Amino acid sequence: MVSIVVHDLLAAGPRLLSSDSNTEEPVVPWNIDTVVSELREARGRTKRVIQAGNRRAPLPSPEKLQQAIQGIYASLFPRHAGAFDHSDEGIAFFVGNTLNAALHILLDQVRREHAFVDETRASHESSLSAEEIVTAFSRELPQIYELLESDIRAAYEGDPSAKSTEEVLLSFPGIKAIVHHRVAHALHLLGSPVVARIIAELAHSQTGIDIHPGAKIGGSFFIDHGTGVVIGETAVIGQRVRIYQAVTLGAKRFSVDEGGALVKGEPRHPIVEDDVVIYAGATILGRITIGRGSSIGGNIWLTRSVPPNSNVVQAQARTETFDHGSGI
Ligand SMILES: CC(=O)OC[C@H](N)C(=O)O
Repeated sequence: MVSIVVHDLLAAGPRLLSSDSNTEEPVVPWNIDTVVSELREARGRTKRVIQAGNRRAPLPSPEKLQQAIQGIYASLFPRHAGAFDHSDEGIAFFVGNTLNAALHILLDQVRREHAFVDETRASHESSLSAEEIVTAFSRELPQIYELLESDIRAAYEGDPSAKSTEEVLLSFPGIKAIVHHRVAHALHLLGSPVVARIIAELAHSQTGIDIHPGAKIGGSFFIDHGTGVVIGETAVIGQRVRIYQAVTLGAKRFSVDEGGALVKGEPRHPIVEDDVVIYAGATILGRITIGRGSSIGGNIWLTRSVPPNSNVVQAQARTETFDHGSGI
């Protein structure tokens, strides 16, 4: 291993140095052996649930799950995903091939999750095998498709800027987020919560919309714009709910057990009943209920339940002078 002093490295600029111009072997300025051994020591110093050396099975892969979700999307919406033969046979052929490939990837990822859970000796949330989970998931696809069709209609009917349902499906971030969510939620319930969480995070990173796979969301759901939306694990959302960017359906406090450890999975996020609209930036916290038909205004901070048909609005803004910074 060649070691190079820092001033040599700086003098070289962005080029990698070669200590011997006759040799073809690429020379790197860092000392990889040192970094590898220091990283190993750092891993040894940290307290981990899994001891180094115990882990054998490969972990679930976000890249593979991205491929799986693309295949699932293509199977649900073949025309939008590039199927070129639109005859019944052509679509069936496209869907069969695409879905089969996607389900195989998914199966491998669910197996990886189960192997990883077994290694950590945590209890499985589900008694189903990976094969049973993916098979059951495949049978839920028609129902997921119908829910997504209702979401696409809700976006088209709820947004004057939407000129067609094709535009909605191909370009709206709220639709991308709910496609991922409905797939992730099914896998979460069937017993693959880590795979589900990775799928949710793929949508989060692509859209800025963070929906935990545990959240229960009814049909005709529309998130407009979406950036900064957060929907927590135990949130329950009814039918025909519309929300705007930067809305949070979050927890207010975390319970702890006698040992001071956080209690996991406790209901702690809001219940939003049917036909509610929540405008941009509203923060709704705790296991409270927003009654059906309510409107929650922008930037509201809400930690108490409101009855059906409430209109919750912010205190009125006042005018101020901005001379010499006053009022800021
Ligand atoms: C959305 C939210 O409340 O996040 C806080 C924490 N992650 C939880 O699940 O409670």
